[in-house]
Amino acid sequence: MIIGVPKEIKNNENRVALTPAGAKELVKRGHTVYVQHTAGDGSGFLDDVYTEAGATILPTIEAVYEIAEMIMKVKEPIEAEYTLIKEGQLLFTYFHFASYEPLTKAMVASKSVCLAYETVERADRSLPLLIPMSEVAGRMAVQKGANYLEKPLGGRGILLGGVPGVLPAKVLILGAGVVGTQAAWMAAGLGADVTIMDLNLQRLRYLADVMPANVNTMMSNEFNIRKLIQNHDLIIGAVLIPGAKAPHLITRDMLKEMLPGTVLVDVAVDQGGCIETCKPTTHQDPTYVIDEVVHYCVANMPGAVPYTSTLALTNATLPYAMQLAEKGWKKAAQDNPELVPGLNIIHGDIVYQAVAEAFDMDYTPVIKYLAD
Ligand SMILES: NC(=O)C1=CN([C@@H]2O[C@H](COP(=O)(O)OP(=O)(O)OC[C@H]3O[C@@H](n4cnc5c(N)ncnc54)[C@H](O)[C@@H]3O)[C@@H](O)[C@H]2O)C=CC1
Ligand SMILES: CC(=O)C(=O)O
Ligand SMILES: [Mg+2]
Repeated sequence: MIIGVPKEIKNNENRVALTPAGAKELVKRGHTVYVQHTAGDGSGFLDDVYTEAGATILPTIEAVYEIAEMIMKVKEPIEAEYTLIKEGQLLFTYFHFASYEPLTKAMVASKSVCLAYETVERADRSLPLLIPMSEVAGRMAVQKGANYLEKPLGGRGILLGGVPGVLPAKVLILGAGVVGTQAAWMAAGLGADVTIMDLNLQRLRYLADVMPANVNTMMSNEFNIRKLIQNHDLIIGAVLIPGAKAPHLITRDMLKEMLPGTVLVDVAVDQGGCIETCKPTTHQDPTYVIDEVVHYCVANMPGAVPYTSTLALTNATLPYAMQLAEKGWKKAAQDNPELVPGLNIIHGDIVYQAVAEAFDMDYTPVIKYLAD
């Protein structure tokens, strides 16, 4: 198969979808890999290293889209890329369709095949291509939150771990999945007083067993959230309903109940955000303030730590990319059920129900494309 790796063009997105090591594995199996000039620079992988691995460097993004049967990316295509996508081309990347209707409509119109990292799913319901970036973002959420709690950055001016004789900050985490758990470890390690909420009691039981004593668990419901937001300094949004728009657990009216200088980090922003007042921001301009509450809503948090993130992401994606390159998307999905829920849009049909529902668009069961 001919594989193309364009340079990411989202703001401060320094990750790349394939490392030279990954390119070498694909080339060894007889595939052809084209990488856009400087695509790996941000992650520390220079053109020469890709060339040594057997890939070919192309000068422009247009050239990569023109030649490739499968495009491997990190973030969703942005508007400038929409017209480069070809009918029948396989796009293997994060899409987060439910949060952005124009992208969904553009990909339907492109008649490409959109296989979304974030909805590839194992039999145990885990999301193997989301996990590594959720691990990064969960850890970063606490670093960022601690930073924005500083007074000059708009926060309350409270140190996360306190000091002897002064109480630590209170951290509330909504969602006890991968992001939430990683955030809880980091916040607890820094000495904060942490509460983590989820709807899944089994998950809370597990965390209560393994977390340190400064992490408490609590059932997620509106009553409990309204109570805790009144005295928590850092609130991290980390809920997910796979493929769907995130539910708004913190509504506009709740902001006035919070302490001035409270910091909200809505990691779930890529699925629309679980805080009503959340709108996507960039690493260049990451925060804004409403009702004296600081909002941090960067949709590509891992893009700021590309050394860690590119390696973590490609460790997870490469085995699936190999299957897609070897067999094509249809046979690969027929052979590996984990890939089936990754299929979101095929040749103009939305084949992932939650995406169709998000925009009241037509849904086509994916079986239409997988039956022989
Ligand atoms: N902004 C960024 O750069 C990044 C964002 N993310 C996003 O972070 C979000 C969370 O991802 P993961 O932790 O991997 O998902 P996950 O599936 O591991 O965890 C989500 C948790 O939310 C819980 N949940 C669902 N509804 C809830 C409710 N009403 N109240 C409380 N908990 C609820 C689920 O039970 C589950 O435990 C996703 O939207 C993901 O795309 C992930 C990586 C980077
Ligand atoms: C998951 C995601 O959106 C990211 O890593 O940017
Ligand atoms: Mg207030």
